[in-house]
Amino acid sequence: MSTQMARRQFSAQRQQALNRQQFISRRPLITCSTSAAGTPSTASVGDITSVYTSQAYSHKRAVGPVQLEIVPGKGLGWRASRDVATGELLLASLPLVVMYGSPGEPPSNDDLLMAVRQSYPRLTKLERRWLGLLCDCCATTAPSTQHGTTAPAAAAVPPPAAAAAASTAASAVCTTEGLLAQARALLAETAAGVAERDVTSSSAGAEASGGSNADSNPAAGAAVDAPSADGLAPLTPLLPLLIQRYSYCEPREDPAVAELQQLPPEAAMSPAGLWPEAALLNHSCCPNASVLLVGGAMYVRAGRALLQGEEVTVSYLGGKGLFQDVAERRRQLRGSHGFICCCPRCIMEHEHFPTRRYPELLEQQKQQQQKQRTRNSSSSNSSSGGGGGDGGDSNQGIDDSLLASALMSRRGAGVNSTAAAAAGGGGGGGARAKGPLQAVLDAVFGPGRFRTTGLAPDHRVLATANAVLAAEWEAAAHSALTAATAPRRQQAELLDKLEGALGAVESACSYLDLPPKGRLMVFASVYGVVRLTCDLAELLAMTTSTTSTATGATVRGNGINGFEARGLVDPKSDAAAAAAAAVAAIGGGKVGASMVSERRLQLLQLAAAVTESVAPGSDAHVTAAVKVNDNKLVFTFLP
Ligand SMILES: C[S@@+](CC[C@H](N)C(=O)[O-])C[C@H]1O[C@@H](n2cnc3c(N)ncnc32)[C@H](O)[C@@H]1O
Repeated sequence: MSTQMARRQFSAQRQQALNRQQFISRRPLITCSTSAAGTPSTASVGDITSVYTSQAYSHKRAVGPVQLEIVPGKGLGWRASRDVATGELLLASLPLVVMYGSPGEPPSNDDLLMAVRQSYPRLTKLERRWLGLLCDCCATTAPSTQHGTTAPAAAAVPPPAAAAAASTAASAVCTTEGLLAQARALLAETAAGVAERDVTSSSAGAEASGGSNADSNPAAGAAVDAPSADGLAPLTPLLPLLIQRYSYCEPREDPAVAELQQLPPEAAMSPAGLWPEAALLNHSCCPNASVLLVGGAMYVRAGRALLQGEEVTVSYLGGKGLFQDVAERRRQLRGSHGFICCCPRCIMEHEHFPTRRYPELLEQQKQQQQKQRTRNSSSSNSSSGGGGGDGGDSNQGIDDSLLASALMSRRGAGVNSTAAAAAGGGGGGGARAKGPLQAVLDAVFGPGRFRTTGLAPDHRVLATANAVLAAEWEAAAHSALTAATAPRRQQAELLDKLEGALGAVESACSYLDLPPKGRLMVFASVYGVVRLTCDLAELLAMTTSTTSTATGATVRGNGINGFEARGLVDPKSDAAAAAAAAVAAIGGGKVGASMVSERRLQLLQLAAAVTESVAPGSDAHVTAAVKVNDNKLVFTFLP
């Protein structure tokens, strides 16, 4: 890239930073409420400027109100050691290695691998032990040896390519308890200031003094302790996995923060690196903490209020990753990090929307079922009564017994027995296993009244909504927004369709009896629909004058109008009161306009609540919060 281009790029970035700085200093961060004992109370976090420029960013390691523990199914992880308020600093981590790419293009894993090799001689003893520990973690918790896995998903992951090498390379037999002890020892030493800088002046050989890495903890970094001409050599086979698993990169550091911190411009250029303490944070698709890189240091803050003992989680998915459905999120995480996510949101969606399961899992389940069937049929000689037919689970390998068990547990145990009774009544096909969903329908509505082919329509809702959004609506929105003729009509039509899709999602949630938080997470999975609806409603509200009664009525009569009634938004909350006030102010008494405005505010509120539930601390979250705040709405955290 030419110097001139680079300079132009930088000045554009700088301008953006300045704009954002202005933006930042004017705006409140997030006005949030906690719901202690069910009573919402509003607690302002402060403004963004003070958060970003806070004294806390002094580029020193720090461990806040969190402690490292074993998290079942995930290895190590951080938990809150006391109740934590939104915005509190949880971790400040300095990198073992950090490097910068060009804007939007962080260095690759290979680049990082090279950087680790090159900078190893300059690491302190403590830093080398961290590296050794992370290697041991890789070897110990590589999928093939992963222990304590509560989530079926994690166990089903085939090992990433590097893992095989990793497990053979790890001669040290570590347990998760052992790793925890090592990590805690390292943290304690850091805190006690034991870690004085010990830059090895000469290269590798100097540290062959085996004890160097083992002084205070004989178990720590076993591989690093091995006498070797190059202390790194024993770790080498594990490094690719280590990088895949523990490195963090960003398309670019926040230029506004860099500016505020008076950092050199490179500080805002797509960093990638290894931050040891933060590397032990686990992922969630509804994270509760957010990561901020400032001048190479990583700061982790609580994105919402945390309860003591709650696991601190961040999102490994960049950009809009959190606003995709479970299949897509899992596919991405599997590709980038080699694991199948088993966070509460994935489990919830996995349970309730079986078509969105990770395809490999479906395949596995299918095989298991197949085996089970073969076993059954060979043991109960020829009682099957004829192959397949319309029995529940023949479609696309969907295991609807999982769905059924969810439904059964939700609809009460009684259903089970009624269903069993109903199963016999449908006409003489023998003891053919009826799809459990069919059994539920029979039990609820009477035998044979409604037939399923084993696939509930709600299974399809997320998939359809996202597919249609991607394929048609984005384009339709573009054309509606740029149309030379009758743009309003096109917009209104599109809005109708979007409302219909949101209505379908909402009824699927109602059908599945999802609790409010579950609903918000499902809406997050079709956030594109929510956002587009919101934008269009907003646009229509802006362009709607006194004559828009018809549009207002359409909007009002459709879809999800009435989220409050369904429990998504607390009708008694400050938000509802503020919404009413804002509606009165904006609507100006004109029925149509007021309806559109009301709808627009409802949608805004929904968008904010959705981002609140899955992405606190993200850009989307701040934007939604700011918009909602602009409309004098205070949105509340759900319990
Ligand atoms: C950056 S490490 C986090 C620390 C890790 N728990 C450890 O003990 O080393 C990422 C690894 O943690 C596990 N992990 C993190 N989040 C997870 C999640 N939501 N579901 C399943 N496994 C997860 C996976 O094994 C993943 O490769």
